[in-house]
Amino acid sequence: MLPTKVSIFEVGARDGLQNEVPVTTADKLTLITQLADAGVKRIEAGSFVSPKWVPQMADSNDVLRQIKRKPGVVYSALTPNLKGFELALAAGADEVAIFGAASESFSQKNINCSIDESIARFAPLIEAAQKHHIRVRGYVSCVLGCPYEGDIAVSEVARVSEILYQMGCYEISLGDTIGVGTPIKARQMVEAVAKVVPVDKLALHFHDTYGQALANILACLETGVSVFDASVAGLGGCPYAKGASGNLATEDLVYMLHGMGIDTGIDLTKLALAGDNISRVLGRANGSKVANAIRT
Ligand SMILES: CC(C)(COP(=O)([O-])OP(=O)([O-])OC[C@H]1O[C@@H](n2cnc3c(N)ncnc32)[C@H](O)[C@@H]1OP(=O)([O-])[O-])[C@@H](O)C(=O)NCCC(=O)NCCSC(=O)C[C@@](C)(O)CC(=O)[O-]
Repeated sequence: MLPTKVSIFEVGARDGLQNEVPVTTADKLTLITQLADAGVKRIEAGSFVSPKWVPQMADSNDVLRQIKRKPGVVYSALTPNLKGFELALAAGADEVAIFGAASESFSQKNINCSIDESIARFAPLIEAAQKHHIRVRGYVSCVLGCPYEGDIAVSEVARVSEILYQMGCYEISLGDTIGVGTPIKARQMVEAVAKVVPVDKLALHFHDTYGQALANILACLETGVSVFDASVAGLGGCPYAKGASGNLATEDLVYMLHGMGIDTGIDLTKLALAGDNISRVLGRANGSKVANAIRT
C-alpha cells in the first residue's frame, strides 16, 4: 500500500551547498527561509565538521544562530563527533545527525576512521545529545555501492544501520551516496534493513547521478518507508565521492508524489522559486527538471 503522506527531509543547504562553490551566510539564510516558507518542515541547515575538510560549511555556526525560525520547522545539523555536537548545540540546532558508512574505504576517506572507530566516536555524542534531549538522526552512506569498493553487501548495510538504531538514533537515513542504485536492488536493500530496524524508522537518501532516484523511491514506497531526503534544485554531491551528483531534486520528488495523490505539505511553486534563486546565486543551471518545466 502507498502512504498518503510523506515527510521530506531537505538537505540542500547542507548536502547540496557542501559541494558547490561557497556562498555567503546571507544567501544560505535566504535559502533556508524560502524553504520554510514553501512548507518544508525538516531542514538540514549546516554541518559542524572540520572547516579544513569542508570549507563550504565553515559558517554553520553563524547560519544556525541567525536562522529566522518558523514555528513547526526543525533545523538540524550534521555532526561527526562530540566536538561537532557541542558546537551544534551551542548554535541552537534542534537536532543533529551522525554519519557512518557501510564501506570501510568510504569511512576512511570521509571521516578519517574505520567503521568501528566511527561508532566509538558516536557513542559519547549520542549520550550528550540524550542528556540535552536533542534527537539524533543516523546516516549510513554507500548502501547501494561505494566509489572505492564497488558493490557493498546488504548484510553490512543492515549491520551498521542496526547498530546506529540500537545506539539511539531515532531515524536511519540510507544513503545511495553515488547514485548507482537501481529499483529492484534498492527495494531489496530496504527490505533487508527493515528486518533489523523498524521500517517506519527508515529514510531514503538517493543521489541522482545515474538518474535512478525517482524510480528507486517509487520502488521503495510500498515497503512502508515514508521519509525521503532531497535537495532543492538537485544541489550538491559529496566531496569524498568523486563524480557523485546532487541528491534527487526536491521539486521533482514533490511533483511525483503530488501526482500520485501523496501529500507532502509543500507548495511546489514556492519551492521551485527557492531553487531558482539559489541556482542563480551559484551561477549554475537548476538541476530540477520540474522547476525548469514550471518556469517555461
Ligand atoms: C570527522 C573529522 C573532523 C575528523 O578529522 P580528523 O582530522 O581525523 O580529526 P582530528 O580529531 O584529528 O581533528 C583534526 C582537526 O579538526 C578539528 N575538528 C575535529 N572535529 C571537528 C568538528 N566537529 N568541527 C570542527 N573542527 C573539528 C580538530 O579540532 C583539529 O583541528 P586542528 O587542531 O588541526 O586545528 C573530519 O574527517 C571531517 O570533518 N570530515 C568531514 C567529512 C564531511 O563533512 N563529509 C561530507 C558529509 S557526509 C555526506 O555528505 C554523506 C551523507 C551524510 O550526505 C549521506 C550520503 O549521501 O551518503
